[in-house]
Amino acid sequence: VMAVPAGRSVVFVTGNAKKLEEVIQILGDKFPYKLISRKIDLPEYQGEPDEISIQKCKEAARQADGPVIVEDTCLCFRALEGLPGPYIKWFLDKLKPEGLYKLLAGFEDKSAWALCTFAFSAGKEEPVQLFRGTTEGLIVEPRGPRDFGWDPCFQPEGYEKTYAELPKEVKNTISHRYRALAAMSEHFSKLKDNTAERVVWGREGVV
Ligand SMILES: O=c1[nH]c(=O)c2ncn([C@@H]3O[C@H](COP(=O)(O)OP(=O)(O)OP(=O)(O)O)[C@@H](O)[C@H]3O)c2[nH]1
Ligand SMILES: [Mg+2]
Repeated sequence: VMAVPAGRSVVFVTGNAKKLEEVIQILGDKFPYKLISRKIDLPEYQGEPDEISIQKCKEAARQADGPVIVEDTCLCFRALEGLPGPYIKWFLDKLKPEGLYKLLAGFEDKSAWALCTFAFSAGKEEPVQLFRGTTEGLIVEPRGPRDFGWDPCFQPEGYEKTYAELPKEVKNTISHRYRALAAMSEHFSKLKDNTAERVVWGREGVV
C-alpha cells in the first residue's frame, strides 16, 4: 500500500478479493504500516461477531506466524434479531440478493445494519484488538451491479441508492468497512511514533 521502513509491515489475511480491493482503496496512504495480503481460507467460526473475529485472528496469526489483520463482515436484519449476521456468507450463497430480500417478506421492518470488524494481533502469543464499524440501512429489492455480494440489496440510510448503485467513492466513505478501518487507522497512527510499539511490529520481517 505504501513504502515504509523495513519491519513495519502487517499481513492482511483474507480469501475475499473484493474486500482486499476496498481495503486498499479506503486506506490509500493513510495507514502507517505496509500491508501485505495473503489469501488463506480461514475457518468460518460460529458465535457472536467479536468472538468469531478473535478466533479468526488467532488462527491467522498462528498460520502467518507474525502480525496479522483479519476482517469479518456481518449483515444483520433487525426483524430477525440480527440474523443472518456472521452467517450471511452462506445465506447469500444459497439465496442470492433476491432471496435475502424475500426473507423479510413477512416483516414490516426491513431495517438492517452492516457490521465490519477488523481484528489485529501482533503475533501468535499476542492479544487480539478489535475495531468495529457499522452502517445502518434497509434491505431492498436488488438493484445495481452484481460484482460484490449483497451490495445490490443493501440501501444505506440517507441514500436512495443501494451500495451496488452508489459510486465506489461514495460507498467507501460511508461503509461499515470504511468506519472500521477509520477506527483502526486512528489507533495505529496514534502509536506510530511510539518506540515500544515499533518493537512489536519489528518482529515480523518484511515479506
Ligand atoms: O455486498 C457486500 N458488500 C460488502 O461490503 C461485503 N463485505 C463482505 N461481504 C460478503 O459477506 C460475507 C462475509 O463473510 P466473511 O466476512 O467471512 O468474508 P469471506 O469469507 O468472503 O472472506 P474472509 O473471511 O476470508 O476475509 C461474504 O459472503 C462476503 O462476500 C460483502 N458483500
Ligand atoms: Mg470468511
